[in-house]
Amino acid sequence: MTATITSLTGMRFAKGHGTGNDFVLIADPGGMRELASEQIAALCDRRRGIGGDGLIRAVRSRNIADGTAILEENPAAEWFMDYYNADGSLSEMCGNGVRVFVHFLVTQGLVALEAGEKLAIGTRGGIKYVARLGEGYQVDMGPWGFIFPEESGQGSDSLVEASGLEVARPALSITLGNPHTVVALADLAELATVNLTLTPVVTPLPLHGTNVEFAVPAEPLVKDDVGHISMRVHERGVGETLSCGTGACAAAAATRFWAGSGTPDLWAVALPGGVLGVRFQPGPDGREHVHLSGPAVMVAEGVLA
Ligand SMILES: N[C@@H](CCC[C@H](N)C(=O)O)C(=O)O
Repeated sequence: MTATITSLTGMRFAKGHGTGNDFVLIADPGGMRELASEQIAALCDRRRGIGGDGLIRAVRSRNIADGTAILEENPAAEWFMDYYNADGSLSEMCGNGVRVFVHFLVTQGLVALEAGEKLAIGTRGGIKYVARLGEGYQVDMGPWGFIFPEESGQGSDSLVEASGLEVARPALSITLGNPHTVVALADLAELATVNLTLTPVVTPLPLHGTNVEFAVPAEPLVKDDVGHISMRVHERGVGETLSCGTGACAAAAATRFWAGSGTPDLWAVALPGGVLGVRFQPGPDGREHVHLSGPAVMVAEGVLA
């Protein structure tokens, strides 16, 4: 381990993943263990650290700076998901991460959650409601929106250049609390040619950068009332990952928008790491909410040497 994590000797950690999107998890109920971005990057290093696409710190909402606002909105949102990308940068939200986060709280005995029950979780992207569902979890991600609302009516609002694609492609930028830019590709052969070891260039780039999804609508798009998409993702602050929950929601929202009326509410999004479910349904606030479902797996627990 590098010098930056020797300062964390004795700290307990866990490792978990959702469809191959993996995270280092730390329980810090009292909010005593704020990590520097160099320490987070060192912990997420796959050769010299534990390895992960991101790091999640579990803190009681009352012990974080903006905790009062969260608890005023919903006093039941006792836990806050403090999420960081592998390079140590902050993100507002992580769809796979919030399922793994709740599974971590449950397996650590920090919360009790029976099948069918839901838990309110504070995030930088607002309060999310996570329900335990069979083998996995379903998350009410709240409403999605366009990042460039004025331009989005044209069907695209930006251009994406990526290694392996000869010309820049039109794309649509969508927020799920965190930013996404979705590009539609023709088929799986084209999806395989995109080289995501290089960061795609997005113009105009959303203010805080963006995650980029390359999505292929299935042929036919709808089978048994379910829309089908395959996708790969380049995550802000990470690189290519095996899966991205908020990215799957953004890809489904963009594809549904492009396909127009008559498309289903339920979508299956196939990623290199597995399949995620995305459902669009009216929320308690009368707006259309996106629900993400998928597995959450704990793989290890340990103590930093
Ligand atoms: N993999 C996550 C998204 C993680 C954050 C992202 N890299 C960002 O910077 O916004 C997911 O499952 O949603």
